[in-house]
Amino acid sequence: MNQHTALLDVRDLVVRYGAVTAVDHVSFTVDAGETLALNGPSGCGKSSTVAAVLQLRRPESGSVRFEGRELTTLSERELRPLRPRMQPVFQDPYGSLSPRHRIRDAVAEPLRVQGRWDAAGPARVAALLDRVGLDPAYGDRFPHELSGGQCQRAGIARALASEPRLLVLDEPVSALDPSVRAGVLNLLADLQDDLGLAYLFICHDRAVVRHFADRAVEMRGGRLVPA
Ligand SMILES: Nc1ncnc2c1ncn2[C@@H]1O[C@H](COP(=O)(O)OP(=O)(O)OP(=O)(O)O)[C@@H](O)[C@H]1O
Repeated sequence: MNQHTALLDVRDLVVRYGAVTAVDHVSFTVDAGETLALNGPSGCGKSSTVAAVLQLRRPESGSVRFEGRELTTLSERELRPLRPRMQPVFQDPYGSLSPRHRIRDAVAEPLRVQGRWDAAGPARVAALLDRVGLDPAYGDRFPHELSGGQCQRAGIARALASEPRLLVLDEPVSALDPSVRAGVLNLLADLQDDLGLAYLFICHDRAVVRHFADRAVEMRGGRLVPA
């Protein structure tokens, strides 16, 4: 008998917007500690897949099992304690941080919301900023006072504050200056080694996929095709 349980197991996922089928019976798995790349041209359904995996948009049908639990049948209330364990990092580094909050508060927010804020909170935030290669003094700044690469690092620190097991990386370096992309990808690789994180890595750049991913699947017109 096969005892293996994937961290994320997506089966026959279907996402529709009215008459448009954006994701058409897509199945894949991501194991603990591995990187699966989901690759494909614009409009093929990558973001819709991400939204359904994160249960930001409920799929039409299909199954999303995370840590052995079926997410599609859970209520919003039942999902709440599981959400910290699967964190998104989006393409637009400024979009994932509120422009009105200092970086320190953005990184602290998950700790506060999850009831984990205590006297050690400020040191925890400083350690998270340091871990992503940002001088903790940057905690005083607002997102617009950081470069795109620094802002993406801050977004990663915020995601790490939730102590996730899976990061859903939706084109995390595509909006960045080519000169800083490698630094952010190296950071993600280091974090994976240190923390055993799994990555679902959405990317349209085949060279990056080849370099960064353990496995890759390719999407066309809402379906998976051989990579
Ligand atoms: N909210 C929506 N309403 C209607 N159609 C949508 C909506 N979101 C996406 N679509 C359609 O679903 C299909 C898949 O879009 P999706 O954004 O998931 O693809 P993608 O591969 O992520 O593209 P991109 O890389 O450009 O973001 C496209 O045909 C798109 O036009």
